[in-house]
Amino acid sequence: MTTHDISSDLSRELALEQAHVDKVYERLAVATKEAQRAAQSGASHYRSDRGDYLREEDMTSVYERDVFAYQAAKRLAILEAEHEGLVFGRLDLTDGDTDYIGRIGVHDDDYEPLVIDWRARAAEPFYRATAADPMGVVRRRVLRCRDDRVIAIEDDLLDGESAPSDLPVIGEGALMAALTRARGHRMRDIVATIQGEQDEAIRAPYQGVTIITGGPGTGKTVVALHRAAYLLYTHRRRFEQGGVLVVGPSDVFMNYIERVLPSLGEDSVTLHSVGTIPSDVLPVDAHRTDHSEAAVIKGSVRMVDILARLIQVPATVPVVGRTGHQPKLEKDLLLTVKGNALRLTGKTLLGLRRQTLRATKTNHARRAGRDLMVNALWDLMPEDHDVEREDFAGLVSDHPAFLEALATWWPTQHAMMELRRLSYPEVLARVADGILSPQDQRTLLDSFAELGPEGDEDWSVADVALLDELAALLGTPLDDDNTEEQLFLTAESSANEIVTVSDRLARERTDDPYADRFVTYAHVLVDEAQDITPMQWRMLRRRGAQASWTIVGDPAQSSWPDRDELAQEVEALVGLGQRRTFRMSTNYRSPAEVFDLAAKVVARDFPEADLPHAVRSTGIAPELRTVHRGQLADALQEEVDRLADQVRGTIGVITPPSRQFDLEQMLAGLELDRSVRERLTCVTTLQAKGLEYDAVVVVAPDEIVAEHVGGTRILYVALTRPTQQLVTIDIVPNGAPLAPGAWRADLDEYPGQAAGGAQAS
Ligand SMILES: Nc1ncnc2c1ncn2[C@@H]1O[C@H](COP(=O)(O)OP(=O)(O)OP(=O)(O)O)[C@@H](O)[C@H]1O
Repeated sequence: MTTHDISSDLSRELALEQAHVDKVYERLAVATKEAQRAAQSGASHYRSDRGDYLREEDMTSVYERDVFAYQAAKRLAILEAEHEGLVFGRLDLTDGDTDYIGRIGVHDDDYEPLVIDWRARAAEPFYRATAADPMGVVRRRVLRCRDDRVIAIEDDLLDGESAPSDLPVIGEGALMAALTRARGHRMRDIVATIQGEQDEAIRAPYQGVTIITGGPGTGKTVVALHRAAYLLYTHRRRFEQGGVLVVGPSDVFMNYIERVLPSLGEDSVTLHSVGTIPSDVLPVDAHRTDHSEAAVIKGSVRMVDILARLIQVPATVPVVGRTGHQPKLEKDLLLTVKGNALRLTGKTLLGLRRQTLRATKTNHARRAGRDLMVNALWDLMPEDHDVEREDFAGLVSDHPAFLEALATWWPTQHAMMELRRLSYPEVLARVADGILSPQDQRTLLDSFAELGPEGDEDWSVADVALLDELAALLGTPLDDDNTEEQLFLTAESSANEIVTVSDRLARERTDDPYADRFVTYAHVLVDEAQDITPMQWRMLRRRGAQASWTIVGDPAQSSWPDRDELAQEVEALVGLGQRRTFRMSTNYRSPAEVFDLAAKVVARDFPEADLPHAVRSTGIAPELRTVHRGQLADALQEEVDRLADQVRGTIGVITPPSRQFDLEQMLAGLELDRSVRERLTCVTTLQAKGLEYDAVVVVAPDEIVAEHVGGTRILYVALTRPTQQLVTIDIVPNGAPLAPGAWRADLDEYPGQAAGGAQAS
């Protein structure tokens, strides 16, 4: 075929596809108008006479309004969302039919599909068909659009035998085109190029636990997000009402992924970084990370016993440890009832408290404790008294001494105040005795020293799982003024708010003051699950007691040393329920040259690492530099200048935590154009988890290994972030010989994969 033939083929095909896309947008404009009309009439259908808040009696009317306006509003939101590439695929079938695939389904006036939603069963062959099993597809076509213009076409011929002889086949593959595109600061959806093994995980049944594993860059995150969109499409009632929670490691990560679901037309999913999960029961929102030794201790399941001991005795009462320490008992309760002097000793009161706590959560024990105290005092009355039993409770329970004893022995305990008590060496020593070594206790105390002033604590991400555990152990305070739920409505109720109200009413409202307030979800999707500590798993399970789960992770990228404890937690979660595992085998992110180096590094210390096959090769080997300390700024200037020229997208500088501040200063001092600065980010490896940059500079790899208990596995995370180019910079003291870092020792002896995308051995 001549050049002319190819280009005329292409322009003819582009024009053909453009005609169909135009038809879709016309139909969409009509549908948007219809939805606008329906949403407006829905909103006027119900108006609250209260305007500011909503209580139970309003629920029915709100529900009606919801039902009426919800569908229209939702549809409108979907239609109005920016849908770059609304139509992205076309299937030419053996029977001569043609199907178009897109982000949402669109019908014409006769209800004939103009576009099939990518999640519909009819769209499955678009992702699953191969030359070996064409599933009735002759040609698969991917359309690339900018706004509403078709700008490129990529074809795969799947069934040459059934294809008409004049069927044009254009382009060299949509996947490669997508993978080589420059990366921005937000993750993009992959709806046009989902691969077969990914599609299987996306469309797996919702029940039980679905585990998605695989090495770095295999699409685990993006696949899991498409799965969330698929579940909402296929079981909308169940999951929109029940809620879907997506959990990731950090805020940076949540910002990175936040556009994916809306671009797929889904905005009813709750996204939380792991430090913000307990915001449903506690006013906490943690972003600070502890040093990794402290985080490991705080994440360990050993903390459960420590916290249980901690709350056994309120702050005003000496802590009873297992050391045989004799508690100094609070003073006796002395009061006079109708001339009869009654005395309950501190020892008796302690006994009553223990008896109550055996059956009741601490914050719910007060009522039972009060009754026991009244009974005990009644038993002390002399035989010849003239007080009726039913009057007795009234006589004692308003007595100041009785009220003081009640407040002393049954104070309302708050999770935050309780955890703060652990920062006192004498308290920690008593409750952690026999559970944590003295060294571990010192590590914990050091980390609590960073909490800041009492009452205004800067809780860490690891702390919030402890706070959540305490909230569960203590129970909701009964005297809390907030026991009655009030849901605030803004005067101008927007479409989104309508959904929120019904969701919140359904999921949060409770009439039982004893019930826990944890917001629960019907599906919980946990990303970077290898880093979820046992304590964090417990926190998550409180949100998903009845949920189905998608768990995504790669043990080779774990931040923790004790992976057995972690495995046990996941086992506990799965229990006897259904479980299915999908392994992603292809690395779509890093070129083979970069991944080869990273794979060797991890295989040396962690031979069982699951090494994927890198699908791309750039021909550019990583640059491994060694510089004297005093030359670091110059080296960074050189590398950032060079990389900014060679890649079009983002540049990430990955630093050990101890250097982050200095390095940020150093980068701020570089001479860079504003446009380059906007592409440049400086992050620690933990912050870079799950993220990617076109070019990556890893600073001081040996220090990254040394500063994390995950060691080499954390360096592996850093080395696998680039989509194009990798530079490492080892730093040696000024004047010392320029020897490469220890992390580079013996790499030749370890398996990686040959540059060019060969399968890892
Ligand atoms: N089928 C696909 N088509 C286009 N791009 C893809 C495809 N699958 C994955 N990618 C891209 O590969 C990159 C890596 O994906 P993702 O971040 O989901 O991998 P991951 O397995 O979660 O990685 P890590 O374990 O390192 O966090 C992303 O840029 C993603 O968009």
